[in-house]
Amino acid sequence: MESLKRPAVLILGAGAVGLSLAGRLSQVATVYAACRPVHAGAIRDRGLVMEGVWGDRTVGTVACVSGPADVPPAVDVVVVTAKGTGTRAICEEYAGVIRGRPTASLQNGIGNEEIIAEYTDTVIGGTVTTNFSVAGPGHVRVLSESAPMHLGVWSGGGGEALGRLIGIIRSAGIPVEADSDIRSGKWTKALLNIAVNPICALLRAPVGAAVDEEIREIVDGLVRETFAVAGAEGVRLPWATADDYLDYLFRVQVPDFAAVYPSMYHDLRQGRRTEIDLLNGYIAALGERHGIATPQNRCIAGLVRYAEAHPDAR
Ligand SMILES: NC(=O)C1=CN([C@@H]2O[C@H](COP(=O)(O)OP(=O)(O)OC[C@H]3O[C@@H](n4cnc5c(N)ncnc54)[C@H](O)[C@@H]3O)[C@@H](O)[C@H]2O)C=CC1
Ligand SMILES: CC(C)(CO)C(=O)C(=O)O
Repeated sequence: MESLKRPAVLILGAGAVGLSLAGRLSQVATVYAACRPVHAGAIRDRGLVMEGVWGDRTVGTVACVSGPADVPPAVDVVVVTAKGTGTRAICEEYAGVIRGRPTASLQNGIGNEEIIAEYTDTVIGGTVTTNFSVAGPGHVRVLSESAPMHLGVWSGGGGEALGRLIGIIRSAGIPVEADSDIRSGKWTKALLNIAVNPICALLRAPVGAAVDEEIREIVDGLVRETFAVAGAEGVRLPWATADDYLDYLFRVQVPDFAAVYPSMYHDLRQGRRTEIDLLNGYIAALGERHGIATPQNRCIAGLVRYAEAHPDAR
């Protein structure tokens, strides 16, 4: 007989993505969210406020946790939604909770799953191609969605855990697909972030800025270099050539996100370290290892690092 127990999900690093996910999943699961005190206080006082394409509602059932001691043993699955710059720290903090539990990443960039795999046997890789932002304490906005979430087994015999997690997410009404090659899936999603995140962060512009003729030329270069490096790494992307992806980027993704600001924009504005080293910086470093020139990615990564370090440049 099927268990009627309500699944329990722990979200680690709940900000724009994690709180939005917590709000939706709490319709079908018991949700614990490890978030900062400013969010936890507001959520305890008046619930989590959500607006946008995932629905306008105030959710009173998200339980905020401030450390591993607050997490009950009933948790079935962990989802990491901290920025990639904080993956190791949050895994260290919650190591006792993660150990032995299936743990998924919905983060951008390359390298997070590898870190999580140091803490548990069963890792689920994931991508989310939706725009989320924090509007205030315990208040999130979900502004546009371009593709279903992708989830796939990264390591360990996670087939059953993957099926359960997909079931929870789908029953909450979030579009989600199983991905049989999630390593390529992460690169596929990273293409979009490599193409638009640093440009929008540096220019303080929404994603639609990419259609400007001069900006488009830079985007072209970033994507072509990434394709060359992906080829050398043996990553199979869903597009045969950089031109095929650029066509999809400008026909589908840029229009879908034209009016919104990517996550790196918010990081720079708020003086936080960005995920540049998991995106363009990663491509530049890998390019060097393979003897592939990546001047555009190197250049944009350098500009972002400069802006991170100089408040007057952001
Ligand atoms: N914002 C977006 O539209 C999208 C973001 N992503 C990716 O999802 C990930 C999360 O992005 P966002 O939600 O935008 O970032 P965010 O910065 O809004 O949220 C992360 C939250 O985790 C918190 N956090 C980090 N370490 C913590 C700890 N030890 N304890 C408690 N809280 C902790 C941070 O303070 C922050 O509030 C990133 O990898 C991002 O690139 C992916 C798709 C879309
Ligand atoms: C898809 C996009 C651009 C949505 O905001 C994103 O992944 C990000 O902001 O990092």
